Amino acid sequence: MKFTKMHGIGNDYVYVNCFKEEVKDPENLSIKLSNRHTGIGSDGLILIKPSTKADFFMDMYNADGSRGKMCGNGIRCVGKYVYDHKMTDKTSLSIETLSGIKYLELNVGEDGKVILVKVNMGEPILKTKDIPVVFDKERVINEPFTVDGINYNLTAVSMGNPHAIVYIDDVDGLEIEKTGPKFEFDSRFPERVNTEFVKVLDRKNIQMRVWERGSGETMACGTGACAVATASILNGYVDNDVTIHLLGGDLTISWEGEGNDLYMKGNAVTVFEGDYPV
Ligand SMILES: N[C@H](CCC[C@H](N)C(=O)O)C(=O)O
Repeated sequence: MKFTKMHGIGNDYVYVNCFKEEVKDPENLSIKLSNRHTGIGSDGLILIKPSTKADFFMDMYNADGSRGKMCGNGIRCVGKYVYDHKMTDKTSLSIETLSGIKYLELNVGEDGKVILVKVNMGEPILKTKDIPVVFDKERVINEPFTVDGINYNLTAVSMGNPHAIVYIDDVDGLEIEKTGPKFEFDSRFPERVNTEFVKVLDRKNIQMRVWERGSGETMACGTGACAVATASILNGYVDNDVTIHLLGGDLTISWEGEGNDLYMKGNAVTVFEGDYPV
């Protein structure tokens, strides 16, 4: 099976062009090829498929084989893949996901290949029932929330996938391997959750690390960065245009507040192509 290894600020996936390849058991394939010792090594698997509703369909799986409904870093790489492989000549694209259709603007470099992608991520989702999170209010904005005996202030946001955002003083020193799973498997998140640990640096800059549902700590999470920007703007900590600093690099997010779509801009990188024995 031919594949392409790509990443968005270090959030790396194996991409398979399902216009040419047939993938029968994506859940188990994602587990196998994500393994960084016995497989290709990645945060998961992304299948590029035909769509009847949009230009293409992005079908995404985490490293544990669970199916993700949206992937911000991944969708930017899908845009790069289809343009660079001449599957389209459009620089404005629509991509169907399990969380609806997203719209991309591709920036093409001097070599004729995509280097940056801007994504309309749609409007952030805030209702507890839609995230989902079990909480006795309609929204979770800066609410007290105790996990593993530690008191946090939680903001919960969905970008088509669930995010728990907590603000802490020492992001670098966080033992995320210990704390991340406590959030991910907390029963108040019936579909599990991606968790962002955040420090606001100033009104235009935020530092974050992420423990991803189904993949553990990743170098970056696009939907997570969008959720963090949403939470920070809602809480009045930052302005409407903000740079999110993640382990793998930066993303720029713009959101004019409720009733508006949120925009994310960042890179998309092709690492190598190969053939995987299936
Ligand atoms: N782990 C996420 C999917 C990948 C999201 C992340 N890699 C991104 O760039 O948005 C979930 O299960 O909802």
